Amino acid sequence: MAESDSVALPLAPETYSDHVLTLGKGISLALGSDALVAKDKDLAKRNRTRFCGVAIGNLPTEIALPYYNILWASIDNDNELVIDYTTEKRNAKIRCERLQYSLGNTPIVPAQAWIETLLKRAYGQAQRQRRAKVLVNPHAGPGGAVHIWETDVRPLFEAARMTLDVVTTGHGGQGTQISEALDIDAYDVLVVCSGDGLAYEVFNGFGKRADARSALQKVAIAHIPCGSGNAMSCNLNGSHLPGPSALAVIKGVRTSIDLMSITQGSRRMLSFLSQSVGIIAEADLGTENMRWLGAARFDVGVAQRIFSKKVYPCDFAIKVEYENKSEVRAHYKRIRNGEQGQKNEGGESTAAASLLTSDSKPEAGEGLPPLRFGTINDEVPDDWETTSYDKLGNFYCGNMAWMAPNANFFSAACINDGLMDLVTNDGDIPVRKYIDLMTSVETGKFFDNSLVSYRKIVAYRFTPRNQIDGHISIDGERIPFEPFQVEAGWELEADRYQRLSYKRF
Ligand SMILES: Nc1ncnc2c1ncn2[C@@H]1O[C@H](COP(=O)(O)OP(=O)(O)OP(=O)(O)O)[C@@H](O)[C@H]1O
Repeated sequence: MAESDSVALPLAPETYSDHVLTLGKGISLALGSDALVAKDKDLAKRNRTRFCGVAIGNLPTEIALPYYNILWASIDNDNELVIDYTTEKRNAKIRCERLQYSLGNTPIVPAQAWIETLLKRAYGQAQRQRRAKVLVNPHAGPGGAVHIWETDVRPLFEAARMTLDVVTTGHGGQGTQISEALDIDAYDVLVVCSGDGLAYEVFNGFGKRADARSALQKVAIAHIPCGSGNAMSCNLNGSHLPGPSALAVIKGVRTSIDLMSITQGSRRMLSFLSQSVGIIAEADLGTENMRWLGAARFDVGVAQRIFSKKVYPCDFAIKVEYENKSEVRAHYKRIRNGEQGQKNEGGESTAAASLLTSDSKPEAGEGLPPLRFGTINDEVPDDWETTSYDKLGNFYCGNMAWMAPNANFFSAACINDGLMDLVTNDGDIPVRKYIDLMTSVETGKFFDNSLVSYRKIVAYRFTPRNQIDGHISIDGERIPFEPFQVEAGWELEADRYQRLSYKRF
């Protein structure tokens, strides 16, 4: 039996059941397996399939509203049942709609029980009515973030009865300041309406706090895509579009992700997405003057570097976990299938947990955990593999699969397996092959390309050589062109709302 077991039902069974609310005038609302089924001729008529404005097909008697699209339901002061839900319009725009019915003689108690059942199905494990701090960067991407927030996102959040505290950022660095000082008991989620750069600021703001670990575990960080690449949203919302992403943030279930720890000079930073040196870093950071092109600036930047055959001499040292593609593929499949053996009882990857000593495990509530491999200023550990490259073309390390909607660079990435995926390729590849290599990112064949080296690693140190200046990108943000060291921070987890998981192999 369903949730209304304990509720006295004064009406005849045909008027009210656990799953059907009968509202008079031939209208009834039934809780189906995946959707709310509304038997309402007028509503069905309004939602009839149309072609060039002309209604086609038989006149339906009912319509189904998927639970995922139901935002809220309640009884208002006029004894009306109100159900807010979303529909998808052209161009993947998501818009709010409302059903409104007088309850008439339907008693309030069973109607409320029915609403509770509806909301349980609509939200599942997702938290309802989240309290959100929202940061909107008016200069993100091509510059439409404020409009996106007001028209595509805010109406959905309000219809889901979220509590909103909105700040339009006025300068760079404000994301860090706000998250560093945030009252973490007052919010469930911090929503970033920007590109990935503002999310990077927010992670690092949390990382600076004395209670960094609590902050990162307590307040989820969510992304509404308003930049050019929007990798975070592609990976965690399953969309690079604002409307579907807003719905994913409302309906998503909290998911832990690994954060990577970086040291450079005397600084320690957090990275949630990727680090790159070479063609990808330059295609991103070296094309700021082409911002007006939107996401196309990356493609232009890559093409420019392929034709100039640019190489990036460097040394790097790596602590490798899985050396070749077949090992990587096997690991990915094990994680995907949820096989035991990869994760220990605490849900930690055994690869990462083996690096942990009980002395180094921090208590929840502390600041960032200590680094396991020291900093860039320490000796490279003996068991790291060291390599010198004269003609490196691309050094790209990541923790999530998609770096942009059309760029699945890290096909084997698992967001909380305690490992980082490292992709490298030479820079002196013939132009034709290099173009094929880069376009294979879009067709999903990048991983299998023989020119690509793909490893899963625990930590690395990167040292540029014979170059006066260049680009190093951390989550799309520039850091000085100096040696840096990174370790997979399996202990550093931030909660996000994730809707989809991808099958990549
Ligand atoms: N009002 C503002 N004026 C200037 N810079 C800002 C402002 N608000 C935020 N920023 C800065 O803008 C930078 C860019 O942010 P973000 O990456 O989120 O957008 P984007 O660069 O447009 O996106 P993408 O990297 O996808 O192109 C961040 O580093 C942030 O500090």
